[in-house]
Amino acid sequence: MKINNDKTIFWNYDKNCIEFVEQTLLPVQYNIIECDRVERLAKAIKRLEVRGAPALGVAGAFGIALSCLEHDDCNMEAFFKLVSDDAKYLKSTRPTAVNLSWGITRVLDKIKSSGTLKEARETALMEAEAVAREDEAMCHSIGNYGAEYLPDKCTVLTHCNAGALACYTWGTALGVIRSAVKAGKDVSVISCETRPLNQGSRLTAWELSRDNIPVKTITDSTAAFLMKKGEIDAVIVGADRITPDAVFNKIGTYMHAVCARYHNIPFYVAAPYSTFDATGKESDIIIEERDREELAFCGNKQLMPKSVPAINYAFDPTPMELVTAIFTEKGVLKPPFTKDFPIA
Ligand SMILES: CSC[C@@H](O)[C@@H](O)C(=O)COP(=O)(O)O
Repeated sequence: MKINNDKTIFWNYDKNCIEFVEQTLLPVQYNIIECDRVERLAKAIKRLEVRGAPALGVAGAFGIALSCLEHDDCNMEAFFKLVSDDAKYLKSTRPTAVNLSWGITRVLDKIKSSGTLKEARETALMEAEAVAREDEAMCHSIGNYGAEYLPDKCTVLTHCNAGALACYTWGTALGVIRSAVKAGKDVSVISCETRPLNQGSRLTAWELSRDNIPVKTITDSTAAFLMKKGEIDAVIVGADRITPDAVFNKIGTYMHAVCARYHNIPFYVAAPYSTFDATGKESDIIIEERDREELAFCGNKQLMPKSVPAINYAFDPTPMELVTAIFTEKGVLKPPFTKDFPIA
């Protein structure tokens, strides 16, 4: 498998389009997709070809740059209307991950005062690049803060993929692990497979094994037993949205947090300020529900009787009282988290 880039999503200046790693094909195939239409980007986000909160922020930002290129042959008023329609459409593709709408709004706000199409296009692309570069710096900073919290030798359990593939590069939860390893710590990882789309067994295991960081995959339901056996020293996960009362992350995260508390294991969250939603409330947040087919089939193999419906939530909220600390790019937040709640 030839890997020619360590970035998950980036702008191709020769072809004036977005390129991204197609994550549904991993770990079997590593393909980079060229995307020059907003419609294609929306499909990629819905299908999880591009996924993970910070990567969605970058995708949304570049999506507006793409939208600015798509619309010409119109006056500025019509142009802004078309771009903000695209923005609304892109935001609707995944409602829970706040970074997507954050990245889109940031670029949209920046182009508002542009007087010409050319100015709007250049501004949009510059701002989207800034979002991407800042994401890289933030991940390294989160990693450095979080690494301090890991013992010199430890086993960390993680859920889903909060790695380089979920960001521009490096990762949040996996960024902490990478930074700890870089600092000389001996870290092994237990990667929960993360049913139904297996971001843990497909993506986290792939990323870490490429970096020669010891990783083993378990079924999600094995986590509590390993905790009971004393084989997990800490849990670290990423987040899709953090409100003052809950951390929203991949379905199953809540279960790990409850089990970690029962077994006295620290439960850490690693996320940038762009994932915080200071005005949100757990009960008001829309939890994305996905197709029955994701549960009912594994490839072509049918796993459920045709007549049985599925409940397929993509995320769950973990109450703040179960969170030991949150690693951000500006430092480590500890309970009570409502004090100085971050605003992006
Ligand atoms: C740094 S990524 C944090 C989260 O986005 C990640 O843990 C997660 O839940 C991703 O879900 P996904 O549905 O694969 O986009």
